[in-house]
Amino acid sequence: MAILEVDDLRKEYGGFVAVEGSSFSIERGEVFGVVGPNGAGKTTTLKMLAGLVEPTDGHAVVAGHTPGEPAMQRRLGFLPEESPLYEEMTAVEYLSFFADLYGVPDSVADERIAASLDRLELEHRDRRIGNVSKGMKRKVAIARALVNDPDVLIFDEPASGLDPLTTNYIIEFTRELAAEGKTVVFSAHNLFHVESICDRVVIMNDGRIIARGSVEEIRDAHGGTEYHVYATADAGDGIAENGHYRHVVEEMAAVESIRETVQAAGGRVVDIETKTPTLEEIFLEVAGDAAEADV
Ligand SMILES: Nc1ncnc2c1ncn2[C@@H]1O[C@H](COP(=O)(O)OP(=O)(O)OP(=O)(O)O)[C@@H](O)[C@H]1O
Repeated sequence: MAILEVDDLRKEYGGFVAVEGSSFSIERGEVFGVVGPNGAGKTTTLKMLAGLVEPTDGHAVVAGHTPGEPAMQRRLGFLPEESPLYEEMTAVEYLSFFADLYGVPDSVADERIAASLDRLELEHRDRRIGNVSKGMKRKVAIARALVNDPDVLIFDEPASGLDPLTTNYIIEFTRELAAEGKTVVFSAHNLFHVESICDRVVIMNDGRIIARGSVEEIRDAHGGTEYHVYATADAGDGIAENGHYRHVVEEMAAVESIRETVQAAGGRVVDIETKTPTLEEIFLEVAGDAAEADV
């Protein structure tokens, strides 16, 4: 059963439409990616799900509640894109403070905070937050989103602007949270990470969803796999390159027919490469098509 349902969400700021006609549903335990360029409407979408921005139209249901209701808030962990922390506090003080706000009993909170910080491998827990690195601050912000042991996690660009090691760590941690049964919705620019951990994604552009599905489904719908067949002879539409002919086809059957044609011409196939477009390449193609349709 879907834990999160979004039906025709729309957000206008003044006369400007930031999100329009957004509908999707997310199953419990899924990792769901919201992808798109700057200004696509990702943050606005996530904030509407978290109850921080009121939709102009449409509605969302998260864990059986309308976003913003206290009962939903208890089941939600939100990691904002920019998460200002109380720099004077240590990580433990800060997290205890938020556990208190959520009404988590002290004994449970102490254990939960220590467990989160252990898992996130946070060092210098007793240093003031103002004096720790950017990556560590992000880890504290993530631990804050977990302090109420939520079912649904909404992470806005969880690893943006961090070094590759911390980024990988955070992405891996996100994957583990989903494996434990939490539902994770997150936005990201780095499509490589989206591709590596998301069960399904929506691609947004100019406030609208322009593609949706698993990365596999989106790939099949937008180009799919290509085979590059390198041969010593031209099968008809080969591209001459470095003393060989490269033939680009999309079906295995076409690969076979190139092989036969090349052999009939006295040549042979020397290599076949399978090219799978990355989500990044698909995204550029889909966003380009959407921009053309607008003209
Ligand atoms: N409070 C606001 N008032 C007016 N316009 C806003 C407001 N918040 C966002 N917008 C505009 O709405 C559009 C969508 O913004 P949003 O932050 O949701 O995009 P995004 O996909 O998250 O982008 P980024 O990757 O840059 O964070 C942008 O054009 C932005 O300028």
